[in-house]
Amino acid sequence: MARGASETERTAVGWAARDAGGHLSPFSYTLRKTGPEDVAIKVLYCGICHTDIHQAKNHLGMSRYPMVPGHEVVGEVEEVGAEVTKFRAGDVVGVGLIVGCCRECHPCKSSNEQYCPKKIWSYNDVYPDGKPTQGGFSSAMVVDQKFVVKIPAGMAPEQAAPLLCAGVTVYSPLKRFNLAAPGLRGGVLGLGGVGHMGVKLAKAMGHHVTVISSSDKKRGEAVDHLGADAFLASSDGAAMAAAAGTLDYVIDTVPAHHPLEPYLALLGLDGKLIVMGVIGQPLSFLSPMLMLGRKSIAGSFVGSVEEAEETLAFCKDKGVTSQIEVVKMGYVNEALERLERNDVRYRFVVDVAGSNLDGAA
Ligand SMILES: NC(=O)C1=CN([C@@H]2O[C@H](COP(=O)(O)OP(=O)(O)OC[C@H]3O[C@@H](n4cnc5c(N)ncnc54)[C@H](OP(=O)(O)O)[C@@H]3O)[C@@H](O)[C@H]2O)C=CC1
Ligand SMILES: O=C/C=C/c1ccc(O)c(O)c1
Ligand SMILES: [Zn+2]
Ligand SMILES: [Zn+2]
Repeated sequence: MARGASETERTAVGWAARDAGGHLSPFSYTLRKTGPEDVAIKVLYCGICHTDIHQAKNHLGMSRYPMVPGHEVVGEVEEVGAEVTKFRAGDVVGVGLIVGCCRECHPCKSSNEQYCPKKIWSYNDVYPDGKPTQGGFSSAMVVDQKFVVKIPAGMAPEQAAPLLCAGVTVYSPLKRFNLAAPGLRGGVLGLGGVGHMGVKLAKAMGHHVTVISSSDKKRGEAVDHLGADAFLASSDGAAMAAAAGTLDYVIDTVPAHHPLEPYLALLGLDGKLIVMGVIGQPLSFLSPMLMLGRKSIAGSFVGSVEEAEETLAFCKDKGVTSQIEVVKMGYVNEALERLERNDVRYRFVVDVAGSNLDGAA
């Protein structure tokens, strides 16, 4: 199909969680008709982010079911609405965590639409008409063109998927907090999906990168395969003490409650601890840990559409790729379990179009 909105709602088959057990199974639902500004997408690949576990398992107490997760979506355009100018049928495109915003508030007007108070999440949310949003572990999505990006020519679609959340999530704060200049000394706490993109992007920006990990297990991989310059096991008190005051920033990707002080101690003057993990319990620190060094703790939430485009272009230009394990949808529950027990190097990507979505592996 090409330009011109189809007159009918179409059926999509996704894999949905039905309750906080978080087990995904086939689920059919209707997509809205392709509106004038809409892009109808056949999903090719979708990355699995730890947020998908938080949401499917209701870690934040705000989950709605049935829920089709997935927000690192790469697909092929099947049809575009009459007003769509950026895309045409056959384009390979990406969609991330956000699929709607008000377009009128300060964040929206300043290309920070991910901070719009009326933003619409790609799943576990509702459109203004009350229809639930559903994510990328599905045969298809219909998305407003504003929230769709082009995948650069020559970039493998499965490689691109993790850039749409993990990649932009580290690119955005490095840029916004003026931490993109070469020569900086950065730390990445937690070497998972977001963390490994942190190492790769920071290295491509010319930083000296230290991985801070919960054990020694990933030392070899971090240094030999990902190109980290140094590695600290957070359990090694002597090594942590020796590194005190040496870093300009730490990107903290830990998805569970943890102390902040060991990582604040690694920062030098004006250092920034950028908290990325979604943690439903209060984190704490002693105020002198910030004051004695003029340090700050900041948060950051994915990135804007513009920043997603920049991340893709930056990765293409610098030859940055994600390190992924591609799986079929029939394996998605095992993949979620393995992700939860820290057993993936470093992102699962589901081959959605190559899977039998009706249930077989
Ligand atoms: N702010 C935002 O916009 C975004 C937030 N997120 C959030 O960031 C977090 C990380 O996501 P993602 O990278 O996909 O997750 P992963 O599970 O892929 O990686 C997290 C890493 O943190 C470490 N870790 C895991 N559990 C613990 C623990 N209990 N204590 C200490 N360290 C731990 C592990 O690294 P190691 O083995 O090195 O210790 C692990 O590989 C999640 O909470 C996710 O929801 C994700 C994307 C965007
Ligand atoms: O994967 C991206 C999502 C990040 C996220 C940040 C904050 C929050 O409350 C979430 O539910 C998810
Ligand atoms: Zn994510
Ligand atoms: Zn807005």
